[in-house]
Amino acid sequence: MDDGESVYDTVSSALEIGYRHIDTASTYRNEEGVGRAIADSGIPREEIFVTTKVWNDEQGYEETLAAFDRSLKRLNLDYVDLYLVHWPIPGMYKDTWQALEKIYRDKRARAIGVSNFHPHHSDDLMKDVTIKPMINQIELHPQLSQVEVREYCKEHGIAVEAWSPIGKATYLDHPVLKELAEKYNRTAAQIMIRWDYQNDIITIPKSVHADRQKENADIFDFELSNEDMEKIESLNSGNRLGTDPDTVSLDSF
Ligand SMILES: NC(=O)C1=CN([C@@H]2O[C@H](COP(=O)(O)OP(=O)(O)OC[C@H]3O[C@@H](n4cnc5c(N)ncnc54)[C@H](OP(=O)(O)O)[C@@H]3O)[C@@H](O)[C@H]2O)C=CC1
Ligand SMILES: O=C(O)C(=O)[C@@H](O)[C@H](O)C(=O)CO
Repeated sequence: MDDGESVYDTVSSALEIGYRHIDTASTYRNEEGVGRAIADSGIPREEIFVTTKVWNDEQGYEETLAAFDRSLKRLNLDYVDLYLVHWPIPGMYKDTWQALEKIYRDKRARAIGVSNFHPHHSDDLMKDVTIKPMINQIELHPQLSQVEVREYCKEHGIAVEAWSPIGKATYLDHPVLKELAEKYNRTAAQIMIRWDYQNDIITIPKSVHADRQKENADIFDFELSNEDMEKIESLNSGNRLGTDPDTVSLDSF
């Protein structure tokens, strides 16, 4: 979603509904609108959790420090809550990480992490770090349940965050999700988001519609049984909707 009124209105409505975590990125070109919506919301800064990310062509030590300054300026903030390396660009993510460590030590990011890192990327990165990644934001939804990355992160004390948590709404009519939606008197989107919540996965569903924003946040008053959690887990088919991190290079996207 580009900058301008659409992102301003979307973030304003989410904040009004009760959302307190906003996920943006330098490459989304909407940090200014996000910042304006936060400023105009009247909500104390410390109650809102803002994530942004360094884009691929901004990676490298000095480049990342400069990119972070630009992001903060666009957001009109003096710190972010979480700063992420957006993709593991070969040959660059280690220098990038050194910049994130500095930003963290300078208290300009309250937490630092990675995105789209397979376990082998994290292993490689962690050979040379002082501060290890606190979070890994990955594509994760019932058809791409990312068992291996989740196990790796658990073992290393890294929180897991799901992007495209409702599979970009491409399989809301899946029979198993429909059956569970009927059983719990919820929607398929709510079933998927609740599945994340019960798995301790941080989740960031996106909608530009206030009614869907409300729907997606309304998942705290029901509980999926263990059997149904497993039923959802069994939908894993490796259906990747985005790019495989192993194929990404500086020229991707
Ligand atoms: N780190 C990374 O590399 C990536 C991070 N992300 C982050 O993850 C966020 C979410 O991922 P995204 O790819 O948008 O996918 P989502 O799984 O959140 O799906 C978003 C899509 O679902 C629709 N939708 C949302 N809620 C409902 C609902 N209740 N019923 C029906 N349709 C619904 C939205 O349409 P509408 O808006 O019209 O309601 C939109 O088309 C992004 O906004 C971004 O911040 C995303 C991709 C990569
Ligand atoms: O949305 C993201 O966070 C991504 O990393 C990609 O979807 C990326 O922005 C892209 O596909 C650009 O064309």
